Amino acid sequence: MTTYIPKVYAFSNDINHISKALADHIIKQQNLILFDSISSESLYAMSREEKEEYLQQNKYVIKRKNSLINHTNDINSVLSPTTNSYIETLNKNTSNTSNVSKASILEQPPNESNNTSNKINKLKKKFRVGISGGSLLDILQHGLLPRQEDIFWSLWEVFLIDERLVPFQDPESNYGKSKRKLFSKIDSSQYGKPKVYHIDESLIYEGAVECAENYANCLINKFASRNSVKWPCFDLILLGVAPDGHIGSLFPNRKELRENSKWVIPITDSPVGVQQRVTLTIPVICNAAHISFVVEGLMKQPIMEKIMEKPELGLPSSLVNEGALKKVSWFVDEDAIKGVHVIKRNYEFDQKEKDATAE
Ligand SMILES: O=C1O[C@H](COP(=O)(O)O)[C@@H](O)[C@H](O)[C@H]1O
Repeated sequence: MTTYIPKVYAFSNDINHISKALADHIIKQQNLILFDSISSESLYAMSREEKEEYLQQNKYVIKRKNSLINHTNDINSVLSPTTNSYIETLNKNTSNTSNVSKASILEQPPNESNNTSNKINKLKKKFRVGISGGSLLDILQHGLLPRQEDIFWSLWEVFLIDERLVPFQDPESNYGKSKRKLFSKIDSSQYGKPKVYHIDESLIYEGAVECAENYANCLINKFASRNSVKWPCFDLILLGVAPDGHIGSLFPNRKELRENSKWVIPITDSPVGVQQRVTLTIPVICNAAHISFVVEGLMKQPIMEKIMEKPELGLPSSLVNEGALKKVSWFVDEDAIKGVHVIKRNYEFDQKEKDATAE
């Protein structure tokens, strides 16, 4: 057992506060992936149109790079004239532009074809997020919908972390709720549409084993079609914690917590609610680049006390705290951590949000 203390951001009990911070955190992670060669200062100075132009030019480079492989290593001949002028303009207009270079857009001369598919894959940027169901979806609705100007939905691939085997229109369905609360409310004509992956509804009467196998194949297609990888790597995973301590559909003190080869597993005898479920496993969660737990309400205080003060109990979220260490952060409200011995941090907003709050 490690002695690493999890990062806990605490907020007042007003849902708007935790939602706003979580949305800011998600957008920061999105920007790290989509605009990895642009400093946050430069990004802050760019309009949405300029960001879209940058993203489109990245795509253009992918196509050209693909077709020019083994023919040339002249970066200028691979970049479009508009890409060149765009970077020049950016270099003139922003103070910290050393990060935005042709080399960072085209990462390697194309004739260095060792592991080429890897590089192409890397340039095809998508922001891959795993979300659980439950109360998290209310927070996402509150936080993300007002921030759509900063979100590039069409580059998001969202995967449900777990699902209960009920039709999607059933109030118990996690995908159904995510659609009602969030995805159907996106202004897609202006901001694009995410691709959302979930279990195959037509298989729910076949049972959890079939659904899990099918969903695992869906993940393998997305994460491992070009290279074989042991575990998928999400850019961000967002999880709620139930009062009994379950995360996704991984319940405390059960053998499923020790699963160490499968990406997706069936649950056929859930101790609460819908019995048949499908869930991602602990190693998949721990392999994400960032994992954030979101917990609010007095009802969750007893479980938060156990998670934070008794990691030796091996609750599912404690296994993630331990397995993913610094990659984990907690977004909690005051009620959920009332009297819990934990170091509370203030969340540091991105510049844009800071300015908006100051106005
Ligand atoms: O059963 C489930 O519960 C957890 C926790 O839900 P919450 O409403 O207490 O936050 C949820 O994260 C999971 O996706 C769901 O299937």
